[in-house]
Amino acid sequence: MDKIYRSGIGFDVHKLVEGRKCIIGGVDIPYEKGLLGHSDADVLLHAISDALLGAAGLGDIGTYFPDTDPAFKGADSLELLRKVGEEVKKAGYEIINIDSIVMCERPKVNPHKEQMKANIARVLGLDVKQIGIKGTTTEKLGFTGRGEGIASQAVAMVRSI
Ligand SMILES: Nc1ccn([C@@H]2O[C@H](COP(=O)(O)O)[C@@H](O)[C@H]2O)c(=O)n1
Ligand SMILES: C[C@@]1(CO)OP(=O)(O)OP(=O)(O)OC[C@H]1O
Repeated sequence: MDKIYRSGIGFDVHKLVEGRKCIIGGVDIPYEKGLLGHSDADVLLHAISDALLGAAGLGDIGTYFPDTDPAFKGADSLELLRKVGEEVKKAGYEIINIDSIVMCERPKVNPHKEQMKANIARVLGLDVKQIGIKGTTTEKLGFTGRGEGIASQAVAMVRSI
């Protein structure tokens, strides 16, 4: 039977505040502020999770892990992403590739990219070559430019098994 190819898109934003860890792509990045959220607030993994769920026609991250459920308070988003990968497989799809972008002036993403890719590849059972991560500033414009929060966007492509 012919394979079905589908793409998905994800976007997320978390606020930067004092007294929280700055976890992005499963890496605890040393930074003066951290990301606020019900979970560990890993903005990149949330965008990737939504892209994968969208590609597989499964809805969104909040449907699977409601931010009103105490079970997900402080949750490790790598573990949430692992579950997303399992749902994608259960729905009959394999992941072809993921591409993503993290938008902030600081912290710099480049020094941590390889570790982020390794983390994502591990929980999804992928090769690191199937994962793209880019950092960009927004040229000091908007809430990301003022350092009030970090935004992330991701796309994913899946193929029927
Ligand atoms: N948080 C970030 C932002 C940017 N980078 C790297 O710097 C390059 C230039 O960024 P511009 O927004 O000025 O185009 C970008 O291509 C990344 O390589 C980063 O690592 N982390
Ligand atoms: C990850 C979840 C888990 O409750 O919570 P948050 O850390 O608040 O993240 P967000 O991207 O705002 O919402 C998705 C939720 O599923």
